[in-house]
Amino acid sequence: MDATPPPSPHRRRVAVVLLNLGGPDSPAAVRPFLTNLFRDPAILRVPGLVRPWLGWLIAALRTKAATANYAILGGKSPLLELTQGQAEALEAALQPDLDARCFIAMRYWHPFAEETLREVMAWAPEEVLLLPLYPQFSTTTTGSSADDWTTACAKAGFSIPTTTLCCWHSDPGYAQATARLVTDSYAAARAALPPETPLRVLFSAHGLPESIVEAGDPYQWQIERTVAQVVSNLHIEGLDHLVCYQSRATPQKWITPSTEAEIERAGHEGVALLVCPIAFVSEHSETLVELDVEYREVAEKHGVPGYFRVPAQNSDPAFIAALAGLARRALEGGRSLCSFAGGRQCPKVHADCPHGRIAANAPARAAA
Ligand SMILES: C=CC1=C(C)c2cc3[nH]c(cc4nc(cc5[nH]c(cc1n2)c(C)c5CCC(=O)O)C(CCC(=O)O)=C4C)c(C)c3C=C
Ligand SMILES: [Fe+2]
Ligand SMILES: [Fe+2]
Repeated sequence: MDATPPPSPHRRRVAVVLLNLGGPDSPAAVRPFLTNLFRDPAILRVPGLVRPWLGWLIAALRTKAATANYAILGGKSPLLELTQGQAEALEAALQPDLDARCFIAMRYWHPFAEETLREVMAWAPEEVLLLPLYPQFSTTTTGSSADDWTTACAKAGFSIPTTTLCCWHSDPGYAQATARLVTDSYAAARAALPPETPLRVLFSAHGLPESIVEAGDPYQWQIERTVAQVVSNLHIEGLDHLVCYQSRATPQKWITPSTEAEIERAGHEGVALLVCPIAFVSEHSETLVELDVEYREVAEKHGVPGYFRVPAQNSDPAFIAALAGLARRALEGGRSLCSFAGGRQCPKVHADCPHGRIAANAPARAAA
């Protein structure tokens, strides 16, 4: 009889590259971080000759206020540490069936794509999965980070089968994990308020200049899909809720309503607020300072009868399980895909959004 054991199933050696924005790691890093951000053509859409100067100027003008914000957080952004926590938890969740290692590539501060790429190359994976930590696709975030990664690969002459998960705004696991966090905070807020005080949930997303949405960015549409999916998982009858946008950073017209205007309105109406950050999956300056400090002050000033906040997902186990499911399905699909409705392509026509472009840029998967 042949005593040879059956060959063990091959565990794919996958480098999962988590894409995120990054944040300054010291007070001295605030200005160069902002300069990198405002010099990104995806963010500052002005002619190439003007951009370096204008980007430098906007960053210089913003440095003082931004440094004061990061000072509240101990002089730095917590984003890298929190993303490292997510990377460790996701790596553990993927281990049983994949030889996966999670890497982090930040767009505007260390570790930059080219630094991460060196680590990825040294680990010698069979394939790469680009997993943005932005549930909704925007050319300013996922698009910019994916382009940055592609450029770093081209510069290094690194070509490997690569899967890009472009967006996961309606992923059921993500919606359920988020709804759980909202449910807990809603119950705590309700318990803290007199029974007659009405409570409204503000789903607060990072804003965008209106011109970027008009140019075809699917971000706002996807934010609305996410909120609909989360709300349907809450099972709170007659829930008073709406979507609003925070963090306006340029003088252009940004999408509305603004979170600040909605807080003011709630004050006039005598409605308490539970604010849920909806475009971020970890805490950072715009949740810990803008929502928790600045907007709380706005709420107090306008007499909002109660102001509460839903925590970001960070390494919440249900959220990490959702990310692991997304990663597995993306790898099974074997090419760029949207998570909408379980892997079908985003119903937003691809002529209107750049997902097709990312798919075209991704190196072809080697034949199995
Ligand atoms: C034109 C400016 C900006 C656009 C467009 C923009 C889009 C955008 N950003 C996020 C998520 C994050 N933004 C963060 C910081 C940040 N963003 C901008 C400007 C634009 N963002 C600035 C100037 C800054 C720096 C902070 C400040 O000066 O206010 C961060 C990280 C912050 C940290 O603490 O680490 C995140 C995350 C999304 C989702 C988005 C568009 C969809
Ligand atoms: Fe931003
Ligand atoms: Fe998509």
